Amino acid sequence: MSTVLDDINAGVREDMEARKRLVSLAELKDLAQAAAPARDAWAALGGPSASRAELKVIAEIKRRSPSKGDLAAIGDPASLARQYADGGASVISVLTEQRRFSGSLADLDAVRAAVDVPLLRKDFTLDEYQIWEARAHGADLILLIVAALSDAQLTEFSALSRELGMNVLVETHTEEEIERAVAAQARIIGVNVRNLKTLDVDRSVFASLAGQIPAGAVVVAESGVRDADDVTHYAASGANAVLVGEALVSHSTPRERIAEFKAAGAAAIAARG
Ligand SMILES: O=C(O)c1ccccc1NCC(=O)[C@H](O)[C@H](O)COP(=O)(O)O
Repeated sequence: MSTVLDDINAGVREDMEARKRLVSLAELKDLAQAAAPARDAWAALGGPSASRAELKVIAEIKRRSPSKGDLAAIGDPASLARQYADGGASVISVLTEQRRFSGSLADLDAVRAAVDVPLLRKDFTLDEYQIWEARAHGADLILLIVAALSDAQLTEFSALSRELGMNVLVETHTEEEIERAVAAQARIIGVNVRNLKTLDVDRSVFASLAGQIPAGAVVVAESGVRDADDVTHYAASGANAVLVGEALVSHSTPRERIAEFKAAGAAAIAARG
């Protein structure tokens, strides 16, 4: 029986094949090579250990989702991105998947033109074409979901991203997936607490898995942040960063919300010593 992830990936492949007919890989490579150099998302997320006293926020631009349906209309993603940057987001995540999340590469272009912070192209990466595409459209970081990829793809896609100057957020859900991420030499590792089979969010999963991630990696808690208490929970359990979508796009003052999350996270990190 196919899973939600299988269904999403099938649509992603179809849409990508359509884009390939419009822009060849050779053309994309030229565009990527002409793009301004990638920003250092690893440093922005506190990669060097000296800057880990802060809780970093990856603020997501997300219109809809398979689990919740419509979240926010977001007519002007550039304006939302500026609010995120003003609030102190370290990275802005732009969901570019069209069918389930109503995102697009045009969103990525608009956000790139509006802010200077590193950008995550948040999509279901299945093919090197998407990595060249991410770079050509100004992304600095891409997402690789361990559950969707073979070990060979994880290694190959990570290497290509590095060659293009980008970093990789490697997303995991289980201890076995963390082992695979580590074997692929991931240094920014996310634990997504949204189960990709049921779409249920279980925040306790983060605390049970974060300790398996080796020291030195940036640990990102993904999904399920509703308020500052959730940020405190993730930071107290070992998160260096949180990736937040719904709680920001559905809030009237996302800038203040990010500042509040950062303060809660810094306090929890200080308390954990
Ligand atoms: O959000 C979903 O429903 C979803 C379903 C299937 C695959 C991925 C999905 N979301 C992608 C994400 O990882 C989240 O957008 C991200 O972690 C932010 O989550 P949240 O703060 O809970 O909106």
